[in-house]
Amino acid sequence: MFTIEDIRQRARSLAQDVFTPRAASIDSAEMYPWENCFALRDAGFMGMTIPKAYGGAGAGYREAVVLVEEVAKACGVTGRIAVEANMGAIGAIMAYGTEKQKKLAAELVLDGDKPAICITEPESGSAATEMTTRADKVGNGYVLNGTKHWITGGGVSRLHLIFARVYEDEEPQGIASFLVVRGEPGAEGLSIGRREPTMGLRGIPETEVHLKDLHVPSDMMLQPPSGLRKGFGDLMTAYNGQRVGAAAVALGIAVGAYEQAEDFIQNREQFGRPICEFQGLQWMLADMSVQISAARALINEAVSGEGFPDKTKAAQAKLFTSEMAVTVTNNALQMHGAAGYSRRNPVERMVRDARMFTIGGGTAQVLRNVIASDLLNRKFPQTRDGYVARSSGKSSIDDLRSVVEHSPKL
Ligand SMILES: CC(C)(COP(=O)(O)OP(=O)(O)OC[C@H]1O[C@@H](n2cnc3c(N)ncnc32)[C@H](O)[C@@H]1OP(=O)(O)O)[C@@H](O)C(=O)NCCC(=O)NCCSC(=O)CCS(=O)O
Ligand SMILES: Cc1cc2nc3c(=O)[nH]c(=O)nc-3n(C[C@H](O)[C@H](O)[C@H](O)COP(=O)(O)OP(=O)(O)OC[C@H]3O[C@@H](n4cnc5c(N)ncnc54)[C@H](O)[C@@H]3O)c2cc1C
Repeated sequence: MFTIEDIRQRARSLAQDVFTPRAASIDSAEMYPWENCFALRDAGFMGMTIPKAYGGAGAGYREAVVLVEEVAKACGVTGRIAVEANMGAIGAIMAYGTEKQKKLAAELVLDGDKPAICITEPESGSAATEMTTRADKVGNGYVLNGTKHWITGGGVSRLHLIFARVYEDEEPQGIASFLVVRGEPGAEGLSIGRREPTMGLRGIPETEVHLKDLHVPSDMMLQPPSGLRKGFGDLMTAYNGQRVGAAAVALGIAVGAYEQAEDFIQNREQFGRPICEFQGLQWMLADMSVQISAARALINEAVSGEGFPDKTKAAQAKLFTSEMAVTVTNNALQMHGAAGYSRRNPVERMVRDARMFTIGGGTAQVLRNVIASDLLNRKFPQTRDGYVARSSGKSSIDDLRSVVEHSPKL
């Protein structure tokens, strides 16, 4: 049964009984929590959003964010796994994929694999449209070359959805994505590079992914419904699901820290009285609860429609929740005094884990750009010569690139 209340209760029990006791050691050992993946799988939470026809539960993003919040309250790393197993790459494949692609992806995720989404490159983070990883059409397939960076799950994920700029006879066609299963015969061109030693969320590797003459058959290209020239937009439309998922992880971490703080101030005594009797802390707690409720409302609004979340609503939810989580976790630490600064205390980990969400999945600044562009109903190209290209009337990214290349420099 997959009603929202049922998911909340089952996820809460799983998180309290299984994930909470493991969270500190996952952080300190910096080890991928396979056991938690299998526990999510056995509970039907890996691939819960996959349609029933492919073996999933056919749940929507409304259900997914409830799962993610409950899991992330206990363990941010496992919360992120719940996101990538239900949103992001798997969402894009289930919406745009062929029968063969959907079956392949569903089988892997339902078996416990958290897919990796490969967009960012060393020289293209916020400016994702400037990616240089290329996919050259050769015979009945594509040859991929390039380097991806900050790939969550590098070295543990099997299914990869790799974004690349497609070329046919050296002519740019647009940005598409490709399904590649690490470790399968034919995927030798995909290798895992350096792992980043991260501040928080240490149980998931963040790595480089190298693509060296990686051959991908044509039937493993995910066809964007609006065509290759608008392919990036379609992929980002699907990615809005994961943006909201990231917000739900940040929300869960904030709630986890809030609960620790509330409990602590009821019990800690100073000046002969419980410290919750001090108004300074009462008001902090009140503000934290308001911010948490506001973030949850934005997330629920973003997932209230059918299909992928709206671009602006997703950006609003992720922006507000990520900044809220940084504030709330820091306030929770403050309310603990020195006890909060100890690595024995989960709040210390929660502060580090929360910090990521104003960066990964679109930085707070970039999300403000996205929201402002929608509010003002204008395009605000971020490149110096972007306005030249826009005024040419061209629209696709590669058309714009060619205009820019042939324009005098400003
Ligand atoms: C989109 C950006 C990369 C800005 O790039 P540009 O200024 O070059 O591009 P735009 O003209 O704004 O957009 C091109 C095209 O795509 C459409 N688009 C853009 N964003 C969205 C969206 N969110 N939803 C739907 N469509 C979108 C846009 O309308 C244009 O379409 P047309 O050509 O007009 O038809 C930049 O804003 C950006 O988002 N940068 C952040 C990159 C990012 O989020 N990377 C995430 C990597 S994965 C990750 O971090 C995982 C962490 S996690 O925990 O989830
Ligand atoms: C833990 C973690 C996990 C991640 N997982 C993945 C993943 O699985 N897959 C993946 O593809 N990527 C992943 N990323 C990468 C993430 O999407 C990028 O870090 C993010 O998009 C920002 O890119 P950047 O780090 O290169 O920063 P930059 O783009 O170099 O930005 C540096 C600073 O400049 C600001 N800035 C840049 N452009 C503008 C602008 N136009 N207006 C205003 N300010 C601007 C930014 O806000 C930021 O403050 C992950 C990142 C982290 C930290």
